[in-house]
Order: sequence, then C-alpha cells, then structure tokens
Amino acid sequence: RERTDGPCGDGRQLSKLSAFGGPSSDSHWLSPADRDQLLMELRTTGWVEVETRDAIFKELHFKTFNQAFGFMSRVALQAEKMNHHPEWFNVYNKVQITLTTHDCGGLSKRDIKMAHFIDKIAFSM
Ligand SMILES: C[C@H](O)[C@H](O)[C@H]1CNC2=NC(N)=NC(=O)C2=N1
Repeated sequence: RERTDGPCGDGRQLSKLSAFGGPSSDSHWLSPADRDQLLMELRTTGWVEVETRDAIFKELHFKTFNQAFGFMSRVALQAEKMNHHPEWFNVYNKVQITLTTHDCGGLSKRDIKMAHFIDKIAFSM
C-alpha cells in the first residue's frame, strides 16, 4: 500500500518532521510499531482485521433496536466531530462496523481513536 502525502504521512514527510522532535500529532499516520500494539489491544475487545483490505471490523449486539440505534446516534455525532465516518450496517439489534481511513487508503490513528470511542459507548450501554 503506497503511503500518500499529507496527513496520512510518508517516509519523507516523517523524516522531515522528526527534525522537530518526531511526527506531528496532526499526522494520522500509524507507525508499524504503534499499529501492531494498538491492534493487539483492540483484538481483546472483539475487533478483527479485515482480510481483503486494510481495515478493522467489529459486530456489536444490543438488547433492542432502540439501544442499537441510540448507540449509532452517539457514534454518528462523534464521527461528525472527528470528520471520520464508519462504514456500518444495522439490522435490528446488531451493528456491524468497519473502520478504515479512505484518504489514507488504510488504517490511521483516526480509526484507532474511533474504535476506542465505539468500545467506550458500547460498554456504557
Ligand atoms: C471530505 C471529507 O472531509 C472527507 O471525505 C473525510 C470524511 N470522513 C472520512 N471518514 C473516513 N473513514 N475516512 C476518510 O478518509 C474520511 N474523510
């Protein structure tokens, strides 16, 4: 997967930024080490890596449709706040979520942040 310029980061950009004490926090780019660590942690809460693309997936089950839709409403507000939107499918009390960063052509820090938020909300319901 080719890294693109801009917030998703690339080798050149990071080496430039590292002159100023490491990649900027704005960059969405996930270093391989961070990526492995964070994915390992997300697996413990039910996230899995998608085989066919650089994305993570989780299926959540709620007691009722109301609860599922209430969860989706809260995540939707966060998606707008972050300008980072899930790919999701809902049928009754089930919500299937896929996270990836289209602008980066794969996983970025935003996907990790959104996955953490999703887990926090789901566990609080
Ligand atoms: C134009 C708009 O800012 C972009 O399309 C944003 C919107 N939400 C997004 N969501 C996700 N998952 N990936 C993106 O690259 C993305 N980009």
